[in-house]
Amino acid sequence: MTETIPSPRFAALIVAAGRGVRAGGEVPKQYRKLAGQAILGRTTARFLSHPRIDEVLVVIHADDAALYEAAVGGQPGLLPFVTGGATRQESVRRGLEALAERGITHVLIHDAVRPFASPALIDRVIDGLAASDAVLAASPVTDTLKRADAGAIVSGTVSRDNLHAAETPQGFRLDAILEAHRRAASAPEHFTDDAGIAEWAGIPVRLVLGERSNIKLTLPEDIEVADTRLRMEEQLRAGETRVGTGYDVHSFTEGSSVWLGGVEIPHDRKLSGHSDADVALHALTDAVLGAIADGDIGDHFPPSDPQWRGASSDRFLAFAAERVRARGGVIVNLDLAIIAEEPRIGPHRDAMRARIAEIAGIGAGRVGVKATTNEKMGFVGRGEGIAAIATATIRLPFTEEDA
Ligand SMILES: Nc1ccn([C@@H]2O[C@H](COP(=O)(O)OP(=O)(O)OP(=O)(O)O)[C@@H](O)[C@H]2O)c(=O)n1
Ligand SMILES: C[C@](O)(CO)[C@H](O)COP(=O)(O)O
Repeated sequence: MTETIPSPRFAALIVAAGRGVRAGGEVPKQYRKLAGQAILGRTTARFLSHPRIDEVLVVIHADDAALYEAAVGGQPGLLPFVTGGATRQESVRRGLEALAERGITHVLIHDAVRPFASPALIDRVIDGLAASDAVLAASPVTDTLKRADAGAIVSGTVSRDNLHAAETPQGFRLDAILEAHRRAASAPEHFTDDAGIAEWAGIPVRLVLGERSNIKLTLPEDIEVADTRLRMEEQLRAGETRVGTGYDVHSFTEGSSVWLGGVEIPHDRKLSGHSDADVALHALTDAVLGAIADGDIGDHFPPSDPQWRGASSDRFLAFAAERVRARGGVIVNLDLAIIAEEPRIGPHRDAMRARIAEIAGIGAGRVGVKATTNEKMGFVGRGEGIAAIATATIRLPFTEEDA
């Protein structure tokens, strides 16, 4: 009769029964929050959401039931918790015993206080189990290692050749590691990780590449750095604020009106230059394009192209605003300063704000228009032309391309 091989079923066993003495704090470190979410909750979420993990079991300290509920209460799919022991080794063994009758073939043992293990790392450990009964995620040691005596005097340099820093998850065939743990429980040795128990039991342990970011949060500064890292990542995911500036100037020529901010203002001259020479809309267009690092008005609408001769500048600003929307962004505000001795801008300011808002597709409350003279100085002061300076603030989703 042929033996039927059970299809693999993977459990994650997350040990969270430690006291976190080295990290200090009012509650054990696995219940402290990183960017608003408990470390343990972050870790369980990683395994619960992994498509190849069938069951997730957490081992906690007998005093921590309320903390545990607060940390993972909203996460469905966890097995009922198991209480741990005085050492990590004992906590793991109790967890393994609880998994023994659940039809699990393989277990990934993981520290609750390693909340950054990536899905790819979990995959590497699971893949390694196809060829081995024990798989250890580890990173090659990159620092020079020193041995020192109690008085902090270095007594030697330790070669780092072939040295690897052990991480978790560590993956095992469940029956093999359970058996090894049961035997190790009565051995005089104390083991700080489960690969160590496998080695002691004669089970060959295969290395897979760990992740340097998969840090074990051990000391207070580890928790601070992790908190800052997650807060920054969350801010980036929520989007980032960009600012762009634009400047333009056009000279006067013969005519009877000027276009400024999309509004036609009667005047005894007109502005000459690209399109209808609306310096205000040109500066605003460059500000918006600048905020998304998308070139300038001349790149998209070359002045040498006859189709833009005399064209209304509305389309340039509308185009830039559309480029922002196409990237999932929004224009937060536009601010414009017109520098002109004449015509007077004040009477047209509200019309300009309304028109610019309409073209950009934002509320008029997000558009500022100001005007100043140049105090009779320079080309603007001599009445030879009009200049405009604009600023655009934009909110843009973060993309890896922008990193
Ligand atoms: N009796 C223990 C001791 C440790 N752990 C767990 O093992 C992991 C790694 O241990 P470590 O970083 O040493 O945690 P603590 O033992 O809590 O820390 P400390 O030694 O500073 O008290 C942690 O998720 C911890 O909760 C456990 O389940 N049971
Ligand atoms: C299992 C472990 O995370 C491997 O690096 C580590 O040994 C556990 O922490 P401890 O400080 O050694 O208990």
